[in-house]
Amino acid sequence: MNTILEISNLCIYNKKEEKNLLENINLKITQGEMLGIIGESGSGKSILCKSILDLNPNYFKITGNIFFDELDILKASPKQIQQICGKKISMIMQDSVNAFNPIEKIKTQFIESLIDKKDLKNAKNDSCFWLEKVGLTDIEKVLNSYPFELSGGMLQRVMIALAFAQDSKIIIADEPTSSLDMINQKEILNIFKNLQEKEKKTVIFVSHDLGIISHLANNIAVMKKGKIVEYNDTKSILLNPQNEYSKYLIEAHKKLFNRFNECLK
Ligand SMILES: Nc1ncnc2c1ncn2[C@@H]1O[C@H](COP(=O)(O)OP(=O)(O)OP(=O)(O)O)[C@@H](O)[C@H]1O
Repeated sequence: MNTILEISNLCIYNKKEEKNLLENINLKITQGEMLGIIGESGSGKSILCKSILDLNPNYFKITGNIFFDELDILKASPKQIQQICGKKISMIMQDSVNAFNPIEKIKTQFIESLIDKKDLKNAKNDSCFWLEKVGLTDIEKVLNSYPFELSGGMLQRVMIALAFAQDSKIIIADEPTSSLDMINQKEILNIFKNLQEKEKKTVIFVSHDLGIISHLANNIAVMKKGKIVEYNDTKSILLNPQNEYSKYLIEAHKKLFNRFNECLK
């Protein structure tokens, strides 16, 4: 299997607070893999994802290597990063509200980020296709809205649709469904599952929810306090966890699930 992204010895140090945020992260992601990243709040999942597109603040000292298509992202120029961002690697952020330009209509932002790859007609068609696919209705109205005219859940779905429409080599999804209701969450998780199984899309999927991660991921990295404490294929982690924190996560999930089943009896 081809390695598409390789992270080695990645460390992040916050110079302002003189604090290590990530320590010695090593990950190898192959073409068509869905990597699930799980871990407690503040364990470093988001800054790890952001470092792949060099989106962290400049008061972070970042060392190590992140290789994508033979380019070391940590040594790349802003222009090289710009050529990758949204074109070869798409990112769905946790906080979609801040990811959109507040003074541009959704339509403009969609078309602008697709037009490098597709002609105008295809860009428009793809926008409509994916906006519908993520469960939005009245697509014309959505496209003609400014970000502040849409709810948080709608904006999140717009961002997910944009990442799918960009048709990039890797999608990084940082808790993409956390602001969505159950029905929309399920629809979107099904799209991720289909993209991975049928189109062999490479995805890095971050979630707090072990149920979601185990449903989607081929491999799982468990994070705690800025470190990867366990990294293995999904089956091995679920059936034979080695790390105490992984064991705790699995037990906690089982308890919740048992309680849910009890209630249904
Ligand atoms: N811009 C920033 N400036 C300073 N510290 C930051 C910044 N972003 C994140 N951190 C710190 O880095 C650590 C990891 O944060 P991160 O957001 O990656 O955690 P996370 O695992 O994604 O948490 P959550 O699940 O709650 O989203 C935390 O201690 C956080 O306070």
